[in-house]
Amino acid sequence: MARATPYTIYRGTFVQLPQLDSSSAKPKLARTQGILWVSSEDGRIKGYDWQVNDDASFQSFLSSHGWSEADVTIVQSNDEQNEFFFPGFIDTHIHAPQYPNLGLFGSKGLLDWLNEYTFPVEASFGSKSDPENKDTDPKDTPPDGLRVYDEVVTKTLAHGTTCASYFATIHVPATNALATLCHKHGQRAFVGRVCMDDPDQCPSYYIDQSADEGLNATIRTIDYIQKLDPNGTLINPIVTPRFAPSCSKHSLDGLGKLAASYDPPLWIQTHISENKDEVELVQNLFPESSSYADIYDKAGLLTNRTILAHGVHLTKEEIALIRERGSKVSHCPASNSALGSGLAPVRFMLDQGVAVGLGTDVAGGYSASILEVARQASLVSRVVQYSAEYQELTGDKTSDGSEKLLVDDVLYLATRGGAAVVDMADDIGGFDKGMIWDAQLIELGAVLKNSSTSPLDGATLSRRDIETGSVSNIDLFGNETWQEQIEKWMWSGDDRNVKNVWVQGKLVHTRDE
Ligand SMILES: Nc1nc2[nH]cnc2c(=O)[nH]1
Ligand SMILES: [Zn+2]
Repeated sequence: MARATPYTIYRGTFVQLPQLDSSSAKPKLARTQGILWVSSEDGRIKGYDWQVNDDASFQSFLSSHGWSEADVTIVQSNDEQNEFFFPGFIDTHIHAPQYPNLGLFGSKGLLDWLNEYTFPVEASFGSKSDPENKDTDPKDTPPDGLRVYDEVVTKTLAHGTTCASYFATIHVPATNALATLCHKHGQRAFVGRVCMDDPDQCPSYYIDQSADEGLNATIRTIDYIQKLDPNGTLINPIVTPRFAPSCSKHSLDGLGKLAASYDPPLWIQTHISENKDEVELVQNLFPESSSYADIYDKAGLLTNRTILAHGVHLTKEEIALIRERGSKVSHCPASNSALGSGLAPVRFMLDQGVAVGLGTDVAGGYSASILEVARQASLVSRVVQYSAEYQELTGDKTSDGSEKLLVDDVLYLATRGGAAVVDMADDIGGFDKGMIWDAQLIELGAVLKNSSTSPLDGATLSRRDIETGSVSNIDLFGNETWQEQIEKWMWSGDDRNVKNVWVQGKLVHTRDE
């Protein structure tokens, strides 16, 4: 009888961004062809061999392990369709309950948008889940009303997002249901119950009854998530003060202490310095603090497991403080442009030693795709030099172009950068030995002549098509290097290119054919 192997062997083309020694170093795409094997037990990469790239060497590899093809699972990328394995994307900042508002950001900026669009949709998750606000059992099926959460998780997986850091709402049952759904669909996730208790800043219909009630409710979601996934293999709780303006000092202090009371300390996420009106409001609300970052620091919220979303208008001193504390920044360029928040100084932060990843910030951002955010990051970086604020921050009036984030840079932020931001740089974001197999199989497609078979707009041809002259406009497409193909994917790819997705070595998404 065939012996089932404890490994899945991935065979074909692999593209990734090798790990950099420092955040200011320049990433460079790397492509290898061969095999990589993953343990079915823990979903980790046990080894790879880039010499094994033909049938004969594959057969001798198998026999050297005492395996035959019949007793191993083989997943192969198809060269003729320009397929390759790529690390899964990491969305370091996304609001699951705002998903129904995708594309609605009005014209008046962050603070109005929160009141007009965001708080109403989030508040509705109170009635969508258990109306009695009872805690659910981890084994319970989420209530029907939480179809939105089901949709967010399946949609982000379909876009290749293998790991996401979610803001939920203030509601315990709905937050717990989001964690259950991530677990059920197999997406790696950090799930945070949003804390907001300042009655002067939060709407009366959507607010924690007190700082202590908010803390207790947060503890209930942490307990639930730690019961759901006791080892934190896939799902982890994350302490989530919404942002300084919506929290009392008592609440911020309590949440800092709460995160620190766990061993190891819990992850923390919040917003910082997204919008100029917000920064001014913070100065008025916390006159005793020297800066926005200082408020979080004094509350013990700036740790090496803290994700700070946006950071558009941070000062040099704040960036230095964030670096010193080892806190990370989630860059959300689609949202920053959509809400008119500004242009984040990403290259400057990287050069100062701050780890940066990408966030969709659904639904300040209009898309649940990290690939879309990657191109927005590149676009914003190409114009940031014209901003007086950037020039003042960097003292660099004549740009040398180094602030531009090119394809390799933004794909690094989408994978390795994100991994550092969620404090999992040794585990995810690449294909190093010992890392977890969180990956996607990308198909660029082969033919231009029949667009329905090419999931890449603008098409990428296989060399075979060119050689056989089977298309008429060879001059326009098809002579790309592999790097140029990746470039085309970054600029015009989408979920149609994502054929399969794995998390922790498990297949969690297959594209509908
Ligand atoms: N983009 C964004 N910024 C915020 N600041 C406080 N809350 C939010 C939110 O929901 N979205
Ligand atoms: Zn946000």
